[in-house]
Amino acid sequence: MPLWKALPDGVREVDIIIAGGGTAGCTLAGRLAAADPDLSILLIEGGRDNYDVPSVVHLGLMTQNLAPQTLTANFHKANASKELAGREVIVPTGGCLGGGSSVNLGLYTRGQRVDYDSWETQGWSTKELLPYLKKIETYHGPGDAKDHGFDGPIHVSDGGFRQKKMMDDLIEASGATGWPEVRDLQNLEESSGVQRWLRTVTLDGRRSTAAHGYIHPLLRDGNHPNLHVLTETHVVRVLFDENKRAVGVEVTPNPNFVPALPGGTPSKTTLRARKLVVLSAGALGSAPILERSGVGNPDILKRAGVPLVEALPGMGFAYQDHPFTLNVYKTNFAWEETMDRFYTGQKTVEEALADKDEMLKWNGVDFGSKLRPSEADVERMGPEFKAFWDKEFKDELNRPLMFSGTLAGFIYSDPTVHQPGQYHSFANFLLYPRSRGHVHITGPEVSDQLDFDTGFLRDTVDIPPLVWAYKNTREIMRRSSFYRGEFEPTHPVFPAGSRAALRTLDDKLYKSSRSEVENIEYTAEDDAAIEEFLRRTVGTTWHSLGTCMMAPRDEMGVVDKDLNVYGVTGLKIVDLSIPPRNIGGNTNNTAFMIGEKGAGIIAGELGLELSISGRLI
Ligand SMILES: Cc1cc2nc3c(=O)[nH]c(=O)nc-3n(C[C@H](O)[C@H](O)[C@H](O)COP(=O)(O)OP(=O)(O)OC[C@H]3O[C@@H](n4cnc5c(N)ncnc54)[C@H](O)[C@@H]3O)c2cc1C
Repeated sequence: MPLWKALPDGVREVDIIIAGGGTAGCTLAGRLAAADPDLSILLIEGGRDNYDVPSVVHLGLMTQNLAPQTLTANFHKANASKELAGREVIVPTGGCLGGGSSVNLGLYTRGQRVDYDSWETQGWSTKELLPYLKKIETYHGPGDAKDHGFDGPIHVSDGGFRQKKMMDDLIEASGATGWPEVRDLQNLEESSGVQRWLRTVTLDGRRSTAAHGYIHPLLRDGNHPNLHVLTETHVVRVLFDENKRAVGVEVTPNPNFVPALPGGTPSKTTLRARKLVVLSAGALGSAPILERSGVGNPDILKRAGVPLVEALPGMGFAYQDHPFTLNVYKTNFAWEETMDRFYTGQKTVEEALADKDEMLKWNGVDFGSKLRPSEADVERMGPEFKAFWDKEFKDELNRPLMFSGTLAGFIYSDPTVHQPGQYHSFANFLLYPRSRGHVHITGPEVSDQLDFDTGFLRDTVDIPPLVWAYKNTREIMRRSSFYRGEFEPTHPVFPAGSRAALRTLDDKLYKSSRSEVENIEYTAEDDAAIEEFLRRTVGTTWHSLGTCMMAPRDEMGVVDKDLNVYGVTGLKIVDLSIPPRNIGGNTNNTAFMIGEKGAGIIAGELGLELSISGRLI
């Protein structure tokens, strides 16, 4: 089984090296290795194997991947930001085989038709990408068969577990607020409504990661000695020959996995690629590798002490994510009805596994939505936002503004504020923020701190929609029959006497009929309190993208339509670094699609036939 932690001599030179074994990297490596058993592929992943890691295979344990001591995620500390009350936001990304697909919340969310069309790149229209979107999945959800795939490596289902009572209740509550249920919000066309959300899990509730779908079957079937996976190893930089052709990479052991034994500093090794080097290290990984290799903005490289190979000013520029905000509500749920036993550590992993706890199959997210505001709501959001709306959204009915969804429990970073009880959290993230950040190196080594700026809330046009989302989701929650008030530490501090004041309700005070609930009226001071809360709390949706844009070179582009890095040869980028514009949903599906499309492009260049079927082997 060619999964290595240290490479034997025979595989120090291969046909294709792929740097980064995350969602897109695994997809690409699996497809190419399966297409031609004579094509040798080396996939290099900085983190560990993911095959039987409990927090990976059981979605219910997902928050464990975000604990600081975990070895399944990478944590990127952003610069302190005055727009975020001086905070240094931490942005985690996947840090083991499978990347984000191994550690994420598992929400199955596709982009919108308008998204890929808006990239305005030949070969990347939604119509041309639909076959790749279908190849990814074995879909077990509702909707029209023409929109989905049924034989791909990644399973999409409800995993055999839902909290139906809670989900039905929220769907009725959102209906009473004016948001209808849509059967399939993931058909690329629907853009406003709520859905019984699906996840990337098998029917029996095991997480369907990119590695479990595209890599492990090949490593285990005995027919693919051409696929090599090197884990626990960092790619430092790409090596070029005198003609600026990528000929290999320099790697070094990931210090998190090096035992403290006698010996010197771990060495750097050169691995060679005969045909191609591909970077798939994600939006916070690929741009730094390229800058360490001498490709990027000359001033930034000079400051970092890296000799210039090719000037590309767009490198690391235009970082995007989806700014995320969350509010926790009190409920009258019983202990066994929420995820709080996992979220707050009341039940150990060992106990959950020994009990075969059904909630291990769950991510707590049964209710989600993509929402467009009414014109009256847009007016209320002020002239600056209205001008943005009129330009980008008004006539583009396919473009939603906000994702809103619930998590069945207490999701909050500060455990000390927790009080006994059962909770429910409402999350909102803005789908097309106008703010941009950046990521750059400050030195030549992987260990050098990144200059990372999320850009969150820098552009004031991003504030009114998040204020709107807070009010909107509070109204939905107030109409659910389990709502018993707001959990204060996770809500704005409204001025004394405000009609928007937070409340705690006991069963007697709760109004049993949804129609009795009247919308809260917010004053300008209340809106200011919500904005202050946003600046104190907004963080990442873990959807980093856009740092190596697929765009014309003179428009800050880094790769062309075939994912070639401008100005050098033999080097492509295949991951979420390349989207030039954001997408209307969670990003993992788009990363899979980029992996599939990248495989199609490379196979075409190598003269290989890729089947249109999703079957891997
Ligand atoms: C906590 C979390 C929750 C999320 N929830 C969802 C969700 O519910 N639904 C959804 O659709 N999306 C979700 N996402 C986002 C989604 O998982 C990512 O957008 C997606 O994984 C990005 O794919 P990628 O291939 O571009 O990069 P990644 O999947 O991040 O893969 C990059 C890989 O490269 C490796 N790497 C980086 N640098 C190096 C180096 N120098 N050398 C070697 N290896 C390196 C990393 O370890 C990583 O494994 C979530 C992400 C996270 C982190």
